[in-house]
Amino acid sequence: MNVLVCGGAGYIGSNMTAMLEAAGHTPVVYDNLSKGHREPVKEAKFVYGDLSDYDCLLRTFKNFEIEAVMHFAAFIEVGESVNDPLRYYENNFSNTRTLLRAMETAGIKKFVFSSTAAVFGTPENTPITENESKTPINPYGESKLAVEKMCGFLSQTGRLNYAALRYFNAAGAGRGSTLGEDHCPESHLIPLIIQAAMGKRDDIKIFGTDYETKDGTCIRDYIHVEDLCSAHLLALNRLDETPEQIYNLGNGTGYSVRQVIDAVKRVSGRDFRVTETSRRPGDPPVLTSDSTKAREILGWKPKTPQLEKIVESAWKWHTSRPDGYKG
Ligand SMILES: NC(=O)c1ccc[n+]([C@@H]2O[C@H](COP(=O)([O-])OP(=O)(O)OC[C@H]3O[C@@H](n4cnc5c(N)ncnc54)[C@H](O)[C@@H]3O)[C@@H](O)[C@H]2O)c1
Ligand SMILES: O=c1ccn([C@@H]2O[C@H](COP(=O)(O)OP(=O)(O)O[C@H]3O[C@H](CO)[C@H](O)[C@H](O)[C@H]3O)[C@@H](O)[C@H]2O)c(=O)[nH]1
Repeated sequence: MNVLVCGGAGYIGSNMTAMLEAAGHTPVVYDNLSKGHREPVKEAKFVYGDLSDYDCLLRTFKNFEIEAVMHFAAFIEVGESVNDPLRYYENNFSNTRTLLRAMETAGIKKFVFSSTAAVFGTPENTPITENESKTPINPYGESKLAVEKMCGFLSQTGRLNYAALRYFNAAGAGRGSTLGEDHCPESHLIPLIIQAAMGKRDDIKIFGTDYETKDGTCIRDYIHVEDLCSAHLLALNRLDETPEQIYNLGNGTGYSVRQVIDAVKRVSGRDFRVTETSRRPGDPPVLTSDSTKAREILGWKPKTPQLEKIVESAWKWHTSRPDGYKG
């Protein structure tokens, strides 16, 4: 299949591009490089374009005979979304509406969308099933939920077959640890701890030690980036028979911030300063996924569920490219 990968130059999209190629598909990366990098997808077909550019999208669909779209392009900073909600509604919601309109015009029905655990806000029950109530607590989560709903309504018209995949905490590096995380600014826990272990920052700050969890720090469900990508392939293959698919994607095991720090210490063999600070606004205490649905319906089975292995792949990536893709 010829698959347009919107946001394909980013962290998860570049891993998806590599996996699509390996599976015999033809990915076409569509990215404005506002956050992503050309290098990890330098071998792939590439269109430098913005999601808001309807004409460019239509031209791209035609030129590359696109049959399906995987959509990773978005802004991803929860804190930034609180300070500048419109930026998130514009890029994550309005620009996705433009993309869907262009797909509708071109008659392309297959769509796989990057959603997030942030649609659940602070859940009442964990692990979280797909049916948990959706009450996002920040504009980032709300912008993603709005897209999910838009897809739902569109699919009822018969003009869209879609999968919304709600990732929990994407982590690790793919393709033999050569495709890793290089966000600027970096806000994700594992790369920040690794930077502390590498001496690139003075310390790692724990945001909150007074949560009602086993050690007082937040608990998250870390999922290897390649395991996320494999779920996309499985969902893509089912779009003809199942026009509406929604899955939570995680390993189901929660690790506290302290446990992740300990894992990085073990994997790296290095010690570094850990500073306890106050809570980061908008952080739910526990987010873990019940991914039974993806396992049963898609036959999805994560290959790298162990936190230590996930951290190991990230450590290899960061130490082999200390300056990221620029280095
Ligand atoms: N990283 C995580 O833990 C996580 C968790 C849940 C959901 N997600 C979702 O997964 C997707 C990918 O996340 P990521 O970590 O790879 O982010 P990323 O920032 O590395 O990648 C996003 C890519 O989209 C591109 N982009 C952004 N706006 C664009 C626009 N208007 N036009 C064209 N290209 C544009 C950027 O240049 C970048 O290459 C996002 O939609 C994010 O919300 C990520
Ligand atoms: O320097 C840091 C950075 C993070 N944390 C803590 O580590 C945990 C994980 O934080 P991340 O920023 O790595 O990830 P989030 O769980 O906040 O966010 C992730 O999951 C969200 C869904 O809830 C969104 O999808 C988002 O894009 C994705 O990165 C949180 O408890 C956070 O408070 C720290 O203690 N110190």
